Amino acid sequence: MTPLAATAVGKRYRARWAVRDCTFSVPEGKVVALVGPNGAGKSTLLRMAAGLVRPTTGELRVFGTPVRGRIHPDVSFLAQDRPLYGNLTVREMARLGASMNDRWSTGRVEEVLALQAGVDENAEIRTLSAGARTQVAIALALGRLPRLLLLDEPLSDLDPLARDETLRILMAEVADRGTTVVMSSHLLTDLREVCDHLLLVDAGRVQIEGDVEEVLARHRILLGPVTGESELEGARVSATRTQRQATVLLRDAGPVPPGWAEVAPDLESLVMGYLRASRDRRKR
Ligand SMILES: Nc1ncnc2c1ncn2[C@@H]1O[C@H](COP(=O)(O)OP(=O)(O)OP(=O)(O)O)[C@@H](O)[C@H]1O
Repeated sequence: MTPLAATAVGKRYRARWAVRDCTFSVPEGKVVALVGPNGAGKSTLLRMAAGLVRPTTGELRVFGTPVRGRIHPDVSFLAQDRPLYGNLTVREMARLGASMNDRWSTGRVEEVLALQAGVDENAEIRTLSAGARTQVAIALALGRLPRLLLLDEPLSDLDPLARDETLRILMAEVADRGTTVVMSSHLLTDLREVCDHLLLVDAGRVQIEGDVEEVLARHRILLGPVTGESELEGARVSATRTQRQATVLLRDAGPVPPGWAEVAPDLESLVMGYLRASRDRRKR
C-alpha cells in the first residue's frame, strides 16, 4: 500500500498559493528527500500529510485512507518547531508520550535515546540545546512505532556527530522495520547520501519526483558551443552559458552531436538545474 499519495493538492493562504497542484506518491520502505528552497512549500505539504493543515484543493491519502484533519495512527510527524514541554525531563516527556498514544513503545524510545550520546534523559527539556531537543523529538516520534515517518528539517540544528547518529538511527529504522521516511531539507547535501527517492518542490509545485537512480539515469549534462544548442535533442531543463560554452541539462537526451561532451549529472547538479529552471520561469 502506498504510504503517502497526493493528487492535485493545493493550499492557499489568503491570495497566495503555498502549494499548488502537487501530485506524487511515495514508495514504501524508502527514504524520500523532500527538497526545495526556503518557502518552497515543504512544511505545508508535510503538515497537510499529518492532518494539521487542510488542503484547499485535491487530496492526500496515507496508506490508502484520505487524510481528514487528524493524524493517521501509522504516522509520526516531527514538526519544525519540535513541540515539547520545557519543564518536563526527557524521561517524563517519554511517559507523557506513552499516556497520549494508543500505540507506544517505551522500550523503543529508550533504545533510541541510548543511541544519542548527547541526550541526558534526566535533563529538563528547556535546558537542552536545539539539537538535543530535536533528537528527543525524533526518539518520541519513533515511540509511536510509525509505518510512515514525516520529518520537517530533522537535521537543520544538529552538529555533525548528532547528524550522523540521527541518520544511522533512521537508516536502521528503514532497514529493520520497513518504515517509510519522508525528510525535508532546503539543503540536498543533508540527504544526498541517504535518500532513495527525490521529491523536489519549488514555488509550491513538484519540479521532479522519482527514484534517485532512475531520475539520474534519465538526465544528461551536455557541454558544447553556444552556437550549436539547436542541435541538441531531448527535453531541455535548463542551461548556463559563458561567451563560448553552453552547459545544458537535458532529460531523455538524444544522440550527442559532434563538438559536444556528455557528463552524467550528480544529484546536486540535477537539483540545481531544476531550481534554475523554476526560477527562470518565475522571472518570465
Ligand atoms: N500559516 C501560514 N499563513 C500564511 N502563509 C503561510 C503559512 N504557512 C506558510 N505560508 C507561506 O507558504 C509558503 C510556503 O511555506 P512553507 O513553510 O511550506 O515552505 P518551506 O518550503 O517549508 O520553507 P522553509 O524551508 O523556509 O521552512 C511561504 O511563502 C510561506 O510564507
